[in-house]
Amino acid sequence: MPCFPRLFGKRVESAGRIPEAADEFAGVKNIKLYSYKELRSATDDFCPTNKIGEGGFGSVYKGKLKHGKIAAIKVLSAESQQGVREFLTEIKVISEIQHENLVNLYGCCVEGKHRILVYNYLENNSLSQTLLGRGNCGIDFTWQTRWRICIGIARGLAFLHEEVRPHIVHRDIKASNILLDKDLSPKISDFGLARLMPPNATHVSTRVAGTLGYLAPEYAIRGQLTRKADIYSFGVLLVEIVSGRCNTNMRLPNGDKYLLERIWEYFQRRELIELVDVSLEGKYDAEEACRLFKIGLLCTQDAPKLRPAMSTVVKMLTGEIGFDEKKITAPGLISDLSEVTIRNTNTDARTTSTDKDLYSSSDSVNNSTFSSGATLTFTPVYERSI
Ligand SMILES: Nc1ncnc2c1ncn2[C@@H]1O[C@H](COP(=O)(O)OP(=O)(O)OP(=O)(O)O)[C@@H](O)[C@H]1O
Repeated sequence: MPCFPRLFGKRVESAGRIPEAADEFAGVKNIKLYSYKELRSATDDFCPTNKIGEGGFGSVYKGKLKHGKIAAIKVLSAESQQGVREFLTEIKVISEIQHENLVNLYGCCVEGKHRILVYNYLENNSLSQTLLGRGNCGIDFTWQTRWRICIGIARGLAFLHEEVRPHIVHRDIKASNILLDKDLSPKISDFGLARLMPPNATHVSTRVAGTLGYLAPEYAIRGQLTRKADIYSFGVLLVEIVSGRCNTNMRLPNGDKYLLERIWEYFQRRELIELVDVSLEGKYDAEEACRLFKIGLLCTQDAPKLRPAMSTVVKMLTGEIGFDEKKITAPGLISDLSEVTIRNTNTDARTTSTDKDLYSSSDSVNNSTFSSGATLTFTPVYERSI
């Protein structure tokens, strides 16, 4: 199944035959079906004032269901061919599992051309729009809150990776896919790109999907998917949460643009403390903050086998087990490549751009600031051309 990377929030998708949604839906069990009429009435006929977000998939509305339950109602946009696949993947993956750190899918609507997902409504938006967003979101992300968010995400991922059978690789762990409930407890969302790992498989070869900046190099370059790719993305997210900034910020001077590079540099100089979010005004446990940065580095090491399993990460975060920081090796960085090649499927023209160009395509402090309308149509053929 072709799935494609998002370049700093821009979704990349292929042209190609789309399977009949109805055929694939036949195998799905345990899912509540909502009528289009009910969802229309829940959202006041999808009134723009009820719109709470827009993603690559389509628009998201806040709605009140029949019995008064508040829901987030995600409407697949008619043009999104890739969305049909993601819609089915999301249902297949998440309807079978429940965990306090995963978003809860109430049900869906498949009626005529309508494809809609219905989730529990999460009051405090995503990490990208709050902690990493521009301006004041009104939430006080204290050190304790950040620490709890990190542990919650780690537990959710450990559950997907190690408790669910077959294991699930999320493939798109990033700040905009971490939603916060009213108590700021994190919920991993957006399972549209998730993959079930066949038992005993060492890796699955797949076309690349995800968001550059969070993509593990071995996966971005060779398409070799294992749980370690999620662990890499988690590591990036972890350092973003502690430093309060996005992994890439092209507005900063050279040398400051890429967070992971900075963390590695400051780690070697034993000055990690300098990178803790200044908005905490010094109100944090310095030893703990540096430990979290180091765990972020452990998770993003270039060699996948050196990255710890998520259940180990949970224990490291809580301080239940220690680690030898002398053994931490350099992070894998896609910016190590001097060039990355992308092939445009529609024209089959080949565009070669430097990684700098790719990063620049963001020109944004926040990955999530891209409008989802900015859909690109590239096949993710990343080739080392050095
Ligand atoms: N369950 C939910 N509760 C509250 N708000 C939600 C919920 N799900 C999504 N949203 C809001 O809708 C926005 C869009 O979500 P969506 O998952 O469609 O896209 P995204 O993850 O931001 O982007 P992309 O699809 O490109 O990854 C989110 O950023 C969030 O603000």
